[in-house]
Amino acid sequence: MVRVHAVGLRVRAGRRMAVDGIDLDLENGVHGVLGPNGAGKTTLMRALATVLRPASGELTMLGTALGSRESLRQVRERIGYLPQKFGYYKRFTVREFVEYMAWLKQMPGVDIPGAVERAVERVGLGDRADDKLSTLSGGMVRRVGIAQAIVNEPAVLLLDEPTAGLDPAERMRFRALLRESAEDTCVVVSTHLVEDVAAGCDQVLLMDKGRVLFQGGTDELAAAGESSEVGDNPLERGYSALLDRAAR
Ligand SMILES: Nc1ncnc2c1ncn2[C@@H]1O[C@H](COP(=O)(O)OP(=O)(O)OP(=O)(O)O)[C@@H](O)[C@H]1O
Repeated sequence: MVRVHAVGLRVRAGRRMAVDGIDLDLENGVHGVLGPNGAGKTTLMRALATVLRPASGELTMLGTALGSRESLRQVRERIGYLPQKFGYYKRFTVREFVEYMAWLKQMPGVDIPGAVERAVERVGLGDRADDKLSTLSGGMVRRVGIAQAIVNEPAVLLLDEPTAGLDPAERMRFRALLRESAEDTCVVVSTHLVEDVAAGCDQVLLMDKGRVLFQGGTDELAAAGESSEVGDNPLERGYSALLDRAAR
């Protein structure tokens, strides 16, 4: 089932057309959005999260074409989003913050306490649920961000640079969580770390200058490289080769 469908999608960031003509068909699974700084990853994620309205093109999420206020409301209830810069109230406890976000997503009140408990457990913060956010490490706050994104068991989960600030053990736990979620969720993860893609993603979307340079499996990305390319492993060499070819 196609969860995210885009044709000729163009999205502005300020004056620049940061996403400049992208076609997408994403099903359940983990999709890594990879690309150098400024490629347009965050702008694409913001458009999928319905934060930015496309300048032109078609965008359908969960079978609903985005446009009317009603369509946005319907879709927002079924997506989870961790922005790159995620704002929070330091005085909230972990539980209060995730509850508040569940409420903003218009979850039914009776479902909220159980859903919050599950989300906080899944990110490994069960024993910190009553601690204030101001007392947590940066990596733990990132995990709270992931908890708020998954609390409504979204059908599309959008995570912008979710592994920034996570230590190696946290990264491994996070990848396991993605794998678990991917069975019945379309997970889109933006990163500039090729290793995140290698370890956790089924499909890769390589972006540069607002366009998609490559879309396919991690093995196909690896196959695009040659031994003369820059990179420590086949995936990095594939990544460099595709960016080099596009620059020529
Ligand atoms: N608010 C803005 N005003 C003007 N230009 C912007 C704005 N936001 C982004 N841009 C520009 O749009 C382009 C794409 O930015 P975007 O943040 O989507 O890229 P990115 O791939 O997420 O980069 P990074 O890996 O550095 O986060 C960049 O050239 C950036 O400078």
